[in-house]
Amino acid sequence: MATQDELKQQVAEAAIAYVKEGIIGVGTGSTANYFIDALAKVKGKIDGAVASSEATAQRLRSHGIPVFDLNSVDSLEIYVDGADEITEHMHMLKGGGGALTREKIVAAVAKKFICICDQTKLVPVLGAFPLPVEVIPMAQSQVARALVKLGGIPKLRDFTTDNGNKILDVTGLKIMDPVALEAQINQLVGVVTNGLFAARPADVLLLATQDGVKTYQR
Ligand SMILES: O=C(CO)[C@H](O)[C@H](O)COP(=O)(O)O
Repeated sequence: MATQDELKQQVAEAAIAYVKEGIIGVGTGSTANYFIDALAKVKGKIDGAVASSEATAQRLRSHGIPVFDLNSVDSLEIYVDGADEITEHMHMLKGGGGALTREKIVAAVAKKFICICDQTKLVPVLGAFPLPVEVIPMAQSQVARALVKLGGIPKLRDFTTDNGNKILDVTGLKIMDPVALEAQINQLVGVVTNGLFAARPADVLLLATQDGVKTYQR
């Protein structure tokens, strides 16, 4: 039986089939790291990558893959990233690694979001994993109070994002309508973004299972 890490590696390698040419968007986390390592083997096919975090940029550079500033790029054919949870509707909950804002920005520019996950990430309803909310530091208490009013239990993460902000990890939310909740939380003054990726769901899910990598299309 494959371990979770082996499944992450298998699905990351399967995503290489979607890498054609040009510049691609690359996510953050352990599954994305396996993807970067696999990408290194075919780096001659692409011009380079846009990174969703400093950690990802560093790993790409360590493999000799050029890293581009998103502002110098009009569009990306694909964005490849993991998720903390994903549903069959391709709605995702992300940000366990704290890179949610840059991930959402890079994903927004990509024509195709390819989500790479092991089988533990596919869930019927989002929300067992705490929802990360990136906040401007001076607003962290007022945003926390507003999240309590929405039924959540926010906990300040001991972490500073690449953007110099803080993260509130929120449990207890009933995520019945991920698109509506994503917008509602983003409306709170002081919120930079939240880890619901529902307004812009994944286009392809590659899911590593004990029976091989399964492909789901939206
Ligand atoms: O959103 C993320 C980082 O901000 C990651 O995609 C998510 O946390 C999944 O991580 P991993 O691949 O390590 O399980």
